[in-house]
Amino acid sequence: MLIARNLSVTLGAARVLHDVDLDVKPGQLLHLTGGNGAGKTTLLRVLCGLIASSGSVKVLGHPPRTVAGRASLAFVPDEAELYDDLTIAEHAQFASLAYAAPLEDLHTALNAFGLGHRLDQFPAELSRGTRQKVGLAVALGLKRPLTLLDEPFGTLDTDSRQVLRDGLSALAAEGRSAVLTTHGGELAQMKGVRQVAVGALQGTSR
Ligand SMILES: Nc1ncnc2c1ncn2[C@@H]1O[C@H](COP(=O)(O)OP(=O)(O)OP(=O)(O)O)[C@@H](O)[C@H]1O
Repeated sequence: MLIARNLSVTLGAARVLHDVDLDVKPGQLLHLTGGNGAGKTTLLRVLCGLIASSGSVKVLGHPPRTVAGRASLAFVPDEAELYDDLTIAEHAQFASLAYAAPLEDLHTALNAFGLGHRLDQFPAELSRGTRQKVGLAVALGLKRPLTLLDEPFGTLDTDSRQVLRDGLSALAAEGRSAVLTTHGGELAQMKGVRQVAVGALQGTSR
């Protein structure tokens, strides 16, 4: 599903990633761990093509900065990026059109997060956690082969955390994969989660 080789990134004066290799198989949920500043966010952003890196990343054989690569993945940062002038319903419509994904799947994901009665609201009218749920619902509803989530549990209440775990399990059961970060134990009880420390992926540590 995902094959990354020899990824190295320097940001400012900091060598953040050094010779990182990573493989994610179809149906695998990968929990990326590491302390503050370990490089988790940087690695996710390299995997989805937002940060340039040496080495190579292939999602289903495609580099992430290609049309085919972009079509194969979804990424939600730790604060979901929503469009100020689109309602929740319009976010679903836009994502459905942009990714040729069934609108019904997006609404199913929004309903799972309890957002079905808020479809006419704009991001500015939503709490931080609710905005995050919109971003996560859209990403899960798109059902891309690979879903990348940075600290997705951070602002979620208890029920929503379970909705997210259920959504991830459903993706994995259909052979899709996810890579996500969290500092908490939200994934501890989940079956089939592979845990990897960013530090253990670095060239000198392998
Ligand atoms: N734009 C930047 N310029 C310089 N250094 C940066 C930049 N962005 C990140 N860094 C540095 O890269 C390192 C890794 O940051 P990153 O955000 O990937 O860590 P993280 O593991 O996600 O941390 P956290 O758990 O705190 O979110 C840190 O030392 C950080 O200071």
